[in-house]
Amino acid sequence: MRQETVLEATGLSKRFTHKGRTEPVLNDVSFQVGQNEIISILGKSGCGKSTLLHLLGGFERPDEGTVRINGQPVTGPSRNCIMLFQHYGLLPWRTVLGNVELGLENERLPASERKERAMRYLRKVGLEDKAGAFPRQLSGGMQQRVALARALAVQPKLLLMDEPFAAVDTFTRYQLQDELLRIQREERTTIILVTHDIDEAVYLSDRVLLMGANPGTIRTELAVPAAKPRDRGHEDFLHVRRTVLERFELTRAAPAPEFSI
Ligand SMILES: Nc1ncnc2c1ncn2[C@@H]1O[C@H](COP(=O)(O)OP(=O)(O)OP(=O)(O)O)[C@@H](O)[C@H]1O
Repeated sequence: MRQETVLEATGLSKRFTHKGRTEPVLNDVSFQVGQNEIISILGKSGCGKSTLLHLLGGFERPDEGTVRINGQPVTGPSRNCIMLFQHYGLLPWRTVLGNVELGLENERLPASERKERAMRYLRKVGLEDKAGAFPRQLSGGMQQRVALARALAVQPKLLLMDEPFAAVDTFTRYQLQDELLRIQREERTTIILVTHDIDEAVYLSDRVLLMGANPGTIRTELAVPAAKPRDRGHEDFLHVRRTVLERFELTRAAPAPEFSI
């Protein structure tokens, strides 16, 4: 059965002018994302991944092309689409609970309901007992969990993640990736994730979009058929990982790279 389309990006192009020079950053980027999918956008530093994410979220306007979420054109940021950044973005003067409630303050919810919903999402990320703590009292991994709870509490149609686990150590990153997959299964959230970590892209995603640079385009799209929950050591996972490395011409036998990460 075909999934309902949540996001449709069509012919997106973006140029930036810096010191009088105009550079094309993205050229003719088109793709679709279905309900409940996790898509990774993988490419080298500077290829335009974050710019693409900003266009999808309505934080920047494309020079050409359109973005639609559930069929509606995106003309600016909205609650349909929440962005989670690498550097958590928590307010240091608010408690953990206060930070999660922040995203709900524009909704006409009674205070008790707002608190109940915020606590429900803190429970999902395993931080119910830290509700009264301040961000500085938490580890980086915990702060990113709070940011995830805050994003999910809004119950967006689409969650955009810009290298969300890049600032934490490898062990914490693996744990957060597993938590994200568990919560995504429970919530059926549609996720688009930008990363330059090949393992992260393959581990988390249903499809990986491989970007080339100058200007940024989508070169290839790979489905990840490995079963979920995934096993980092399983042959299926290693096979897709190897395919990605080959597409980026990063394997030993490969000739000089046409594009690399
Ligand atoms: N607001 C802006 N004004 C001018 N140039 C910009 C702006 N935002 C991004 N750029 C340029 O666009 C290009 C793509 O940047 P972008 O941050 O999208 O790449 P990226 O693939 O996300 O990189 P990284 O992985 O290092 O975060 C870069 O050359 C960057 O300097």
